[in-house]
Order: sequence, then C-alpha cells, then structure tokens
Amino acid sequence: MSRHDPDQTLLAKAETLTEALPYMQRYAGQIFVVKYGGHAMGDPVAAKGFAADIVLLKAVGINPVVVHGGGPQIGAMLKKLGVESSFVNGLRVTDAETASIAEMVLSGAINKEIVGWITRAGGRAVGLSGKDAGLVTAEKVGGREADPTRGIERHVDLGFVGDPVAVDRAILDTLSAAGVIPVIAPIAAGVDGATYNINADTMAGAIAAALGATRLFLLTDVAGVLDKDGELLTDLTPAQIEALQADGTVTGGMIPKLETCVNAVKGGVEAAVILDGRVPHAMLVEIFTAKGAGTLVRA
Ligand SMILES: Nc1ncnc2c1ncn2[C@@H]1O[C@H](COP(=O)(O)OP(=O)(O)O)[C@@H](O)[C@H]1O
Ligand SMILES: CC(=O)N[C@@H](CCC(=O)OP(=O)(O)O)C(=O)O
Repeated sequence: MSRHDPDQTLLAKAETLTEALPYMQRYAGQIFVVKYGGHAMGDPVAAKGFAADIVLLKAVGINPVVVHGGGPQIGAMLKKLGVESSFVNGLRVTDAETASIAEMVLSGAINKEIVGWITRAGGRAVGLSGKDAGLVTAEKVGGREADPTRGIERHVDLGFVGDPVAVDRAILDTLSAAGVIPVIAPIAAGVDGATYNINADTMAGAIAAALGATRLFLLTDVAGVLDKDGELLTDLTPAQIEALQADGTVTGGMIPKLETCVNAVKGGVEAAVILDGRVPHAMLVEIFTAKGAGTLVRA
C-alpha cells in the first residue's frame, strides 16, 4: 500500500479533528477551571491521560486552570501518623495539626506530582496554593449538623476549615499570559493569618466564578449525577438539583459538588460539568464532540 492510499482509520481520526474545529474556535482564549479529585487521581495511567488532556487544551488556545483535591491521600497520611479524622457534611474537621498535615499533602506532595505529570506531557505548569500571591483569602466556616435528639440543627466547630471569601486573579492572569498552566492546592490563609483547609470543589468553584470561566469541570469517580435507578442525568438546572437533594437521590460528596456547580453558574460560569476522571479523555469528549459526557449544569 502506498503512503497516500486512503486508510479508513486515519480518515476517521481526521474527521475527529474536523469535528473538534468549531469547538476549538469557539473556546480559544477562554478559561476552563478543572478540578481533579483525590479519588480520580488514584490510577497512574489515568493521571498521565489527564495531564495530556490539560496540555492539549492549552495547545488549542484554551486557558486551563487546575484545582486539585486529595481527600483520600490526606486520610492515608493522617492514619499513618495516628491522627484521628472525622467529617461533618462532607467537610473534614481540621484542628491545627490536621491543617498542617493537609497542607503538607496537598501543597507539597500532590501539587508537585500533578505539576510533574503536566511537565512530562510537554506543558509548563506552576504549582501554588491559595496562599501564593494572595490568590485566595479564606474565612472560617460555621459548620452545622443535625441534632437527632432535638430534631434541629446545631452548631459544630470545624476548626481550620475555610470558605474562599476573596480571590485575587492577578497571579493567574500573569501565568496564563506567559503560557503557564496554574495548578492550585485548596489551602489558603485567613485574614487572621491562620492556614485554612478548603474543600477542593468549593475552591474550584470560587476560582471559576472569579475568573468568569466558561466551564468548570469536576472530575470524580462516577459518570456524573445518577438518578435513583443509577441512570446518568446528562443535564440539570439549579431547580432540578434542589429536588434531587430534597428527595435523597443525591448524598455524601455529591451534595457539596452540586452546590459548587449551582454557585458557579449563578456566579457567572457558563456551565459546570461533573464527569468521570478515571475514563480516558472524558473531558475531551465533553469539550470537542457534539455528544458530550457527564452531567452538565446550566443556570
Ligand atoms: N446521585 C448520585 N450520583 C452520583 N454519585 C453520587 C450520588 N449520590 C452520592 N454520590 C456519591 O458521590 C461521590 C462523589 O463525591 P466524592 O467522593 O466527594 O468525590 P471526589 O473525591 O472526587 O470529590 C460518588 O462516588 C458517589 O458515591
Ligand atoms: C475541608 C475539607 O474537607 N478539605 C478537604 C480538602 C481536599 C479535598 O477536598 O479533596 P477531594 O476533592 O479529593 O475530596 C479534605 O481535607 O479532605
């Protein structure tokens, strides 16, 4: 066969590229915030694929901003060090020792690992946390939980758990303009100078809203939001999400995730997508094909 004979496989690949072209043109210059969850990053092959996808976004003119989690990895380190840990409504109760271990795992180990993956995939990445260049300022959250004995909610002190209350985007704009992909750990300083541990979904949502991002991607370990029969819900509005929470279809870690999506789209993000970070190139399918992947939340 000559080098120029038509090859159906190659033609299909070329068609994939032409199908992607209108999306590349539409999204060039826009910001996509990608949250990479601790559960999604477990598999090294998937992690490599994730890094290649991020580098591809940058190569076609999109400005990706990565915010990562690491809940399971913090849990493993706390266990190794013999420190007890508990969660209230999906948030880790964080005393001073836990905050320092969370910072070590998130800003130290995981952040640099992701920067390494992106570098090996041919991109240029810089790792930072909310502390760097005053990117994010945190405020202590007021935790609440149900009191089963009295049938009402009671106040619980979550310690050094923070909510992002201000985002200074200057450092992100500088990095993006220099062709660098920012990789952000969900740790920030409070106005009181203390170190706060922030839920990574919440951190990603606040950064996406502050940047006026076109998309917020939350990469996790399920195909998206599932209904009571386990079927994927491909599109949701804030009103539908409220109903899913009220009837108990959505529980556990999916609750703060959907709240983040609702806050992001109400805060000006065009759409937020929850999708499976373990499925190779799920994000590319969602961005560059008509079919899409995961659950898309729109105002
Ligand atoms: N209706 C639902 N659809 C999909 N996942 C759900 C639903 N309700 C609860 N979940 C749970 O939410 C989890 C995702 O949240 P979480 O474990 O916090 O992810 P991550 O660590 O990636 O942030 C899923 O693995 C699933 O167990
Ligand atoms: C306050 C709080 O809960 N912080 C989280 C931060 C990491 C995180 O959110 O990681 P995932 O996205 O992998 O769950 C924690 O300590 O686990």
